[in-house]
Amino acid sequence: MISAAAQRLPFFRRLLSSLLSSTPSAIMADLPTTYAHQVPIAIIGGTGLSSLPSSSFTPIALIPETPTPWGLPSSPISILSYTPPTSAPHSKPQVVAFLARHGSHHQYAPHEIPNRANVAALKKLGVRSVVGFSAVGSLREEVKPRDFCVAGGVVDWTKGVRPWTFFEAGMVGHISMADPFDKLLSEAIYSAISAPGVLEGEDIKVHKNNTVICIEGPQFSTRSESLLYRSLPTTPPISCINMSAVPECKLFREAEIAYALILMSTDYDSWHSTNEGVSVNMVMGHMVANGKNAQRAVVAILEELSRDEEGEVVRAKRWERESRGGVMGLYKRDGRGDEAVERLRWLFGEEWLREPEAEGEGEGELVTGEELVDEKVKEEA
Ligand SMILES: CSC[C@H]1O[C@H](OP(=O)(O)O)[C@H](O)[C@@H]1O
Ligand SMILES: Nc1ncnc2[nH]cnc12
Repeated sequence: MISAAAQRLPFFRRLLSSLLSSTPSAIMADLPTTYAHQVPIAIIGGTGLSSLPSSSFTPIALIPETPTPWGLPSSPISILSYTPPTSAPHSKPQVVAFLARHGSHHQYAPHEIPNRANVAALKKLGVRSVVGFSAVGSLREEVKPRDFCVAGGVVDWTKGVRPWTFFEAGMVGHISMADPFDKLLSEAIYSAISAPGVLEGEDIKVHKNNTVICIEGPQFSTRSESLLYRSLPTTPPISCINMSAVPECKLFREAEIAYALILMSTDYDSWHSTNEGVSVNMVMGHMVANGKNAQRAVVAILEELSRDEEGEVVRAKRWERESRGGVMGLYKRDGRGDEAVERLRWLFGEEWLREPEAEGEGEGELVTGEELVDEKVKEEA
């Protein structure tokens, strides 16, 4: 006797694989594999958002998984052009990069995602602002399945098994992480997706400044854990749960790129008195609806960002060279790991590693710790 749940499985498998695979390779096969210009905006698609709609986006290049010092990114990066409809005369055409977080075939579990390679590959394309999408459980009654939230804070509940920093191995850095989501970008996104008519569906709400807790996964939380997370005294209280916000948000901050995260609610996790505990089957219907709304959200966001005449929001000058100040002894030779220096040079470029003031002439060579000490002693003498 086969249970009803087992009979439904092939259907769910088919639905899942069609939802999780990116744009068919036949469509992409003839595209150029390089793109000569900088691409300031990128979208990271998660569960439910595996591609951008061909009705609004035209693929112009498909960059294969390019090696970075941290390995290969999760998926090829699609470069697409967005042409606004004639009904939006103020909007300008834009080019955007798209990366599938879990891979083109959803082959990477949350703890296997090559986050550092993803961030590095996007930075190399000139990306300055990233909007991530993530399927989340809701830990609050008022965040209903299919509601969208713009993340405002994060609690890192991962278990330390994911590589989570660019600053290590002789290039130690401690980067401020109080507010890992970029405020300007998050505000622009909220204003875009909360406008009437952008998201479809009865009684859909867009929330903002939500705190998300990121667990290790890939299992969902136990009921006891779900109740514990709800009771943690953060401000605002934790309202969403996922498995991918960390280290993605932290690495973008380290890489000096503005990052915002849209949380798409699919379930009430395992705390809610009316459910038997979250499962993939339970989230499926909501995921399909959320995926369609995510595509509408991307269009609305690009239209909103095209109003950014000065480029203040998108170009994110505010983060440029922010991480340098957090690196301990950036200019010392002693104790530096050569490989680590090379990796950071790949990520940030030559200029980033120079210290213009110390040389006075702007030559910007790396100096030894001893030289710095000598200078200090001379000054004080
Ligand atoms: C299939 S539900 C669990 C899965 O969905 C979320 O993925 P993403 O953040 O990439 O949309 C969540 O973080 C888990 O990885
Ligand atoms: N309940 C949940 N826990 C963690 N990640 C999720 N993604 C979607 N629902 C989730």
